[in-house]
Order: sequence, then structure tokens, then C-alpha cells
Amino acid sequence: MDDKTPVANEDEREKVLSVKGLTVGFGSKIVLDNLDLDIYRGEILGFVGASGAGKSVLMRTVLRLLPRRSGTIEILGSDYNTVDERTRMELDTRLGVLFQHGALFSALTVKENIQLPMREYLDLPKWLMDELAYLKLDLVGLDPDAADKYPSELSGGMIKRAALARALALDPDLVFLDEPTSGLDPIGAAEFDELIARLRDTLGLTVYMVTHDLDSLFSVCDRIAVLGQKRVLVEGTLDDMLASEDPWVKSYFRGKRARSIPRRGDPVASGRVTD
Ligand SMILES: Nc1ncnc2c1ncn2[C@@H]1O[C@H](COP(=O)(O)OP(=O)(O)OP(=O)(O)O)[C@@H](O)[C@H]1O
Repeated sequence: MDDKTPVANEDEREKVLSVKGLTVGFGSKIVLDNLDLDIYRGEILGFVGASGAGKSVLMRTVLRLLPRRSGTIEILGSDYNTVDERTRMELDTRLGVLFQHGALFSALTVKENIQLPMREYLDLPKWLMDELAYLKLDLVGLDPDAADKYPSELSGGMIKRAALARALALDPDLVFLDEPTSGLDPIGAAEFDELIARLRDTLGLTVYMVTHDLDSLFSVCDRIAVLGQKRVLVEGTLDDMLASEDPWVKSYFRGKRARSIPRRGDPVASGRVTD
């Protein structure tokens, strides 16, 4: 690289999501306490933490599915909780979500599932919604004939892709993926990771990925945030994780299983670790 090329530091990069001082609880139980987290445009952030640490609670709070006790959540520079209803609706269209297990509506075809957000937020003629649905299918690597199939007629990998196509229906800036590779075989999981990386590179998509999948963390995530003790305990690159002396981070990223995984850019690509 040219030495004189200025490298954008984190302060100069656009924050797509900025969470500050977030506290969330249920009754007397506090799940997240004064948590801070930033996500920058065009990155894939892997979000990890022990089971029950609060990863889903954080995602659901950011999506306004759960109330917060205090703190701010800014999406694209606007505070989600103080903007007027119209701006909030606009912000909603900038976010896409892929819930765990795909969460497609079983009574609707793939095409109808993809068109749901379009029906909710846009007023488009049928022919245009059809064209857009086929474009989204292409984007996620599904054949056009998947459009008229019902979820029960799809493989696990195809369901994930169809759900991703629905998450991308409104051309969002930020996509939330909740354990996207869980339930996929190693080849399907690796292909899904490649797809996510390609969308980041071609569309400039920003991705918030909750995952337990070490392969995804090693191969496609640009940064990783670790949730522990009700806040983001460690945040940084994979190298930062590998250098961390936090006991949980150490056993997770430097454990036996992690050591057998090739890293992004490693010359020898070996197979994916299976469960
Ligand atoms: N609606 C709710 N009411 C009460 N407690 C809840 C509710 N939702 C989550 N919790 C509690 O919040 C804590 C965090 O749960 P959460 O599902 O966010 O964990 P997680 O990190 O996503 O775990 P996993 O990796 O197993 O999915 C758990 O103790 C859970 O029981």
C-alpha cells in the first residue's frame, strides 16, 4: 500500500448503528447493563457470547421488539426512539432481518414472502414487485423456479437464502442475521458465508451477525464483539480476539476446535469444521 494513503480510522467511518449506555432487563433481572456498540458501514460484525448472555435480547431491543430501560440507539445517525413515526418507518426500511430458522411464512410462496416487506412499506404495482422478487432471488443465488415454491418444498440452505432475499427486499443498509449458518451442513454453511461476503463487497452491505460458528468468525467477519458480563467485553479484529487474555475469549478463540480452522487469506483452504 502507498504509505501516503490515509487510512480511515474508526472515528472517520460512518456509523450505521450506534448503541450507547443501553440497559435492558426483565423485572429485577438486568440482562444488558450500560452497553456500548458501534457498527461501521460496509463491515461484517460477528457478535458472540455465551448462551444466555443476551445476544438475542440486544438484537430484539435494537429492532424495537423489546423495551429498553435507558441508553440510546442510533440508526444511520438518527435516534430510533426519539424520531417521529414517519422517520421511524423510513429507518425500518433501512434494516433487514434474518431470524434464526429462516422464519418464512409457511402458507406463502417464496415470492410472496419476499414481497411482504414491499407490501408493507411500498406501494408498487404487481409486475414491479414480481421483477424485484426475481432480482432478489438471483442476488442470493436461487433459481427463478424457487419463486413459486412453498417453504416446505425447500432445503435448509434454500430456506436461509429465501429468508435472506426477504431481508434484502427493501435494499437495506444494515442486515441482522441471527445464527444464519446454524442447521446447515458444512458446505452449505461455507457457501452462505461466501454469499454474505459477496453482498458486503458488491452492495456495500453492513452486516450484524449473531453467531456461534467459528468458521464464519474466522473467514468472513471484519470485526468481532464479545458479549459478557452484560456488556461488550472485547471488541476488535480476529487478531485482537486471539490476543485477548479474557478467559472466555481465550477458550473460545484459542480452544482446540478454533485452532484447526484456517483464517481468511490462508493459502491452504481446508474443510470446514463439523459439529
Ligand atoms: N422476554 C423475556 N422475559 C424474561 N427473560 C428473558 C426474555 N427474553 C430473554 N430473557 C432472558 O435474557 C437472558 C438473555 O437471553 P438471550 O436469548 O438474549 O441469550 P442469547 O445470548 O441469545 O443466548 P443463545 O446463544 O442461547 O441464543 C436469558 O437469561 C433469558 O432467559
